[in-house]
Amino acid sequence: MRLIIRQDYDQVSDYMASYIKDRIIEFNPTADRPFVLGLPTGSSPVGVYKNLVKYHQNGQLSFKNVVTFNMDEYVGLPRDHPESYHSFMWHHLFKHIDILPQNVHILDGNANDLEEECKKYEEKIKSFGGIELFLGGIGPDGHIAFNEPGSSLSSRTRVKTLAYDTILANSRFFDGDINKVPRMALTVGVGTVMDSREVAIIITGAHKALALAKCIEEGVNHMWTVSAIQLHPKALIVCDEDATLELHVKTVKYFKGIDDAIQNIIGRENVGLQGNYK
Ligand SMILES: N[C@@H]1[C@@H](O)[C@H](O)[C@@H](COP(=O)(O)O)O[C@@H]1O
Repeated sequence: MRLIIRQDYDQVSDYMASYIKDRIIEFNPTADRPFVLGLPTGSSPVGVYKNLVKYHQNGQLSFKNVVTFNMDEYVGLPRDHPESYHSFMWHHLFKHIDILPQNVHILDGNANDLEEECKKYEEKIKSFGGIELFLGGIGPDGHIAFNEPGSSLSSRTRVKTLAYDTILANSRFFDGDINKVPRMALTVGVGTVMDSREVAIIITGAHKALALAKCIEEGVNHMWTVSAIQLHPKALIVCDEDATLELHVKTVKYFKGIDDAIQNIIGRENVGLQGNYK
């Protein structure tokens, strides 16, 4: 696993967006062999999406042959509700790029049969040969997608009841009113994320410092579901300085040392190539 530490949210976003751009370009996707990208919502990826939109607008990146699968969606929230993850994704990314609408996949939290919807989602991912790169954020309790503490680390896409902490954290999007936050969501499982060929996680802010420490300095633990990435052969975390507050100095120095060494080998401008270094 690699940990990349950058000064702040903007630098984290620049790094991650550039990394994803280079990954897509290197892959050289075609209609028959699309790049399959897993995507999150939340405040963590907003800066990344802004950069991806810029890359597209200045002609550096096309999404014509990119297929996306979003991580999760609330249950029972109308699709056009401003806080649905459908609305979020179209607002922040999809409407600004050349992705084909049929290549966008987001779970339907209003499906008549939610379990069937989850099953179909897993099948759809398989039909594309799996996910090439899953981008993610985490909750302050270390959850990935909506895999709340205690979720099985081999879980698949399913219906989840949200933890109180998550309802509280997400109430900021619902006028600060916890009663307006949906109680359930559909989410890909930890196993679904871990099956992707690469996992890239954004962690920023002091409120996520404990989760980062649990994720990389302690063992794999279902109470901090993102810690499952320790078992992934190709995992990347990009965090800001604030998120490192609970890490040992030794850990920070170790990862910064590796980052410096790689930068010296390949040159600062080729961040994307770093995907070849673990
Ligand atoms: N289901 C989402 C997660 O996928 C996301 O990572 C988390 C953190 O959100 P933020 O990036 O706003 O801190 O929020 C929600 O719980």
